[in-house]
Amino acid sequence: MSGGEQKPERYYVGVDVGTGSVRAALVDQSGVLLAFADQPIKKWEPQFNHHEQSSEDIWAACCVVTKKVVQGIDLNQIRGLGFDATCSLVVLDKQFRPLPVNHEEDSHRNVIMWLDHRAVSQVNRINETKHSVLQYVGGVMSVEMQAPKLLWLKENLRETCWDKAGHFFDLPDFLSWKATGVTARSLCSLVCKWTYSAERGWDDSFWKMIGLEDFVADNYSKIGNQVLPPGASLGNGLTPEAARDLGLLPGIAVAASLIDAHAGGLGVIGADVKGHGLVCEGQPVTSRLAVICGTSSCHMGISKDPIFVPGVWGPYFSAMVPGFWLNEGGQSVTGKLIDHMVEGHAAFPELQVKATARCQSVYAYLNSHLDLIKKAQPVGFLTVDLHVWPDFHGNRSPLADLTLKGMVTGLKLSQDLDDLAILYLATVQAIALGTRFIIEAMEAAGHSISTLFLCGGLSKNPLFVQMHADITGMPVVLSQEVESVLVGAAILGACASGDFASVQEAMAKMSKVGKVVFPRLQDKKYYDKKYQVFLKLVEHQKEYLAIMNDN
Ligand SMILES: Nc1ncnc2c1ncn2[C@@H]1O[C@H](COP(=O)(O)OP(=O)(O)O)[C@@H](O)[C@H]1O
Ligand SMILES: O=C(CO)[C@H](O)[C@H](O)COP(=O)(O)O
Repeated sequence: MSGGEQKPERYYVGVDVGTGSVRAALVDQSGVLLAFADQPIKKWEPQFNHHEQSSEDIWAACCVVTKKVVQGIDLNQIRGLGFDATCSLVVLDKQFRPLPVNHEEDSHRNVIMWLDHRAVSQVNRINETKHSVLQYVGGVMSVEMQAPKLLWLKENLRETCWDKAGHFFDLPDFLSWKATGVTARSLCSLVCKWTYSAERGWDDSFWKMIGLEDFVADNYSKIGNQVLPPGASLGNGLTPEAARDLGLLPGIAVAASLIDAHAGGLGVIGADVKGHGLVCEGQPVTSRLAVICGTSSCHMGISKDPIFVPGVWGPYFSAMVPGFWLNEGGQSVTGKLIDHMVEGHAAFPELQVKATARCQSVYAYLNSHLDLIKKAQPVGFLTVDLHVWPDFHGNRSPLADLTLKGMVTGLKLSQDLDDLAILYLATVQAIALGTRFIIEAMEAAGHSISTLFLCGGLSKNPLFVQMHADITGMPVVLSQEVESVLVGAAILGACASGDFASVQEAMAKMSKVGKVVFPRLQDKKYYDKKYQVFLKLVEHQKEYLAIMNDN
């Protein structure tokens, strides 16, 4: 720097809308988080399998957290803003006002959440078409994608919602529209959840075949006919109105968004791994699997050429890392399942009291309780006769079967804290066994994976991380910044600002390896047996169903 002049630091704001809360971070050019804030968001479950949110409530939470993280900062130093969010469906009318997605006609609830399973009949009919677009979602469309939900709205809320609708947004695209007034969609959302192809665009025949020819007739204006790669700069940047809402300066660059899991992938997958003793150091980036573990877990693997993995979403071109194909495996409830098992147990009130007395989270308390009750053997061996099949909300991958249910075998009459701790352990193990099942399906189809990169709320749980290492037999890399999804969102803002020439360059500079957890290979035999039982559980579940359905 000439004359000892210091170039002012450049900052980016990342905003991550998860299922349960909105988070924001102020991030510098090397990917360090300087400020973090979070805020819960509202959720409604008006009936079983219907999950709704409010886009106004979500935007208000984005404003609260963004204002918090930029407090005390010279706003001129903030160069770019990036959003990521869950892949929920936002419905607005022609004047961009919220429309109800429910029979109660509550227009405040205008978001059908990603985990909503109301459109089962619609998705079954879509899958019966065997249309060629289905090849790009693992062969079977998920009820969690947008086409079945749109069809549900047309068939169930024709007058109150469908006929009045002007705009259907994936939540990440709603946020970038709200910030800039630009209705262009991100390639990520459209490719991953709406059947758009990066190479061929929309397929008219698909929409006509499933009964949503309306979109073809108006040239896809309601679902997006301008598509931009994630990280591309939108319009003239932040509008004056949005700048006021967010506490930022108008005109700063705003990026085309990403779905949350994909932002997590960007935040971790490109890190320089030199010096950590990892086998992936000498391997291409395609040997890395990013696993984003929050309410759900998403398994993001990339490849140079398209790989078709039955039951695993994709291959999607350029939907996460530009120029690479993406396969996305997933478990629809993981964090939510652990919470469900723990909070539903008779010993939960006692756990809460004891954890609070020690100023610990219930999970930290359970982890230390497991250490206390283990005998001479490792903690993981406490589940020798307790096994869980984790599909309490259907199986996303690799079976792509939404009818599957959860299973627990090995229950006893006791309901004390020991019993709760072991059930919690068995649930965590079941989720890790599910990851192994997904990895095996991806490898059988052509992926070659050697290292896991974990992020999301569950990666803060050391037991969850160690179980993923032990059960998959692979090292698990955690990022220096525990909030790696926010680093991914900030990478988008950094790209939109023009400070980096490419997403790859920003990834390499902004994502950093923190801790590495290696598998305890001496325990492999035990986990191989647990995996054998795990596979039997689903086999047996199918047999039970066949028996019960046999007339
Ligand atoms: N410190 C922690 N220890 C254990 N589990 C945690 C911790 N923090 C968050 N979690 C779990 O992570 C899950 C939520 O992850 P998060 O990434 O915040 O979800 P989302 O992005 O879906 O809102 C919850 O199930 C929660 O219990
Ligand atoms: O489908 C997904 C990504 O493609 C995610 O499961 C969904 O976006 C929810 O994410 P999270 O569990 O982090 O809230």
